[in-house]
Amino acid sequence: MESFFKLENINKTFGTHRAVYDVSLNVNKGEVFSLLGPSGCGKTTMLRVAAGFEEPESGKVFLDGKDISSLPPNKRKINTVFQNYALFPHLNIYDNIAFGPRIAKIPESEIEKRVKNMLELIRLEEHAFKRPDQISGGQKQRVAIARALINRPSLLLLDEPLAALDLKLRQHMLLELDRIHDEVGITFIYVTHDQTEAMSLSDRIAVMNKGRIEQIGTPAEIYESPRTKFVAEFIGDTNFFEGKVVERLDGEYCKIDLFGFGEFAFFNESRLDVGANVTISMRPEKFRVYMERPADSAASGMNLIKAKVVDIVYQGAQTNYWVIAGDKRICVRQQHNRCYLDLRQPTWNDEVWIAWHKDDVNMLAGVSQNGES
Ligand SMILES: Nc1ncnc2c1ncn2[C@@H]1O[C@H](COP(=O)(O)OP(=O)(O)OP(=O)(O)O)[C@@H](O)[C@H]1O
Repeated sequence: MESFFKLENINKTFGTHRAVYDVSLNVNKGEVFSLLGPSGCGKTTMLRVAAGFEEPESGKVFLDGKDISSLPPNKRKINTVFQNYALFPHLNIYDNIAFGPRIAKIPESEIEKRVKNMLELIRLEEHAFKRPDQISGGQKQRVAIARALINRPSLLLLDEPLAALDLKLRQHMLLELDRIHDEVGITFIYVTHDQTEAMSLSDRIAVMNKGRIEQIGTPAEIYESPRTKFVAEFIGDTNFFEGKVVERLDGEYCKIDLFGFGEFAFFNESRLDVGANVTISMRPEKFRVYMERPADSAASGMNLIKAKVVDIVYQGAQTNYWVIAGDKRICVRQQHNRCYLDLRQPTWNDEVWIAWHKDDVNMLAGVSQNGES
């Protein structure tokens, strides 16, 4: 499928600082595509290149099959929603939303229809004649979105649109954004440093680090199969283990000497060769804590190691147990629900067994035979 929006080999330097290194990406029509990464990784620069506010040293921008690299922002059919809303304080909500079409000299009767549609879409019909300082942060952000959408862009860029809102409002606005996207069906590129936002909203995510894209995938692919240590750590929590493949087993399994713990069977889709060094990423919730050694663990595909509880952090819906196994500190997460009635809750200094299923691991790519990434 030909992609709807495409960045091709974009490079951008500010002074001596290289902000974006040869980045290419393809966004499909109608998709919510997120650029996710820590502060300073180049997300906003990419968005500004897409919108035409920033000129890259090299690289091209395509929209709907056309090379738009040399078009100014107002000729690109792309609109941007910023974190700080950028509403006109002296205009009421109606006039804020009507601003773009009025500049474009669209007849007032048509503008009225479009503004009404927008007010309905953002569910602020009753607030049309209030000024921005008379509505809440979440409502202001909805106005900013309506103000961008009324211009009927082919692509909407959203730069940390929820960053100024508190947690509850952010959660609510995520649902609103999802609904608005479903209703208007246009393509969104969403910039955020917040993994939860990106995971909840996106069809696909590009994880950025230091001006480069480390991985592009669906939220589940990024979470379950991170390809690098950076991605594994940036998206959620994880534990890393080092080891070496000592035997190829039947199917897609191999036996790995997990340094400090002994040999275990692991799922190994990429069929690494014997002798290959590996880094394994294991999410805390993939483990389960047992007070007694569980019977038949091997038969049910479980691997077990003995550990001692050294720290317990209660977080409401779940508890994080920090355990020491060998000389390694491992985070193990247990959800709270009554299905685990058989289990006595571990406490400090308890000797426990931690178990994981041999399929519940992720081997990180980019680790060579001699262990160098
Ligand atoms: N106009 C500029 N002049 C000089 N350096 C800049 C300029 N714009 C961005 N940079 C630098 O380029 C790098 C990437 O910045 P960018 O704003 O794209 O990152 P970001 O991932 O969006 O970060 P944040 O989430 O903090 O906005 C940063 O190191 C930043 O300091």
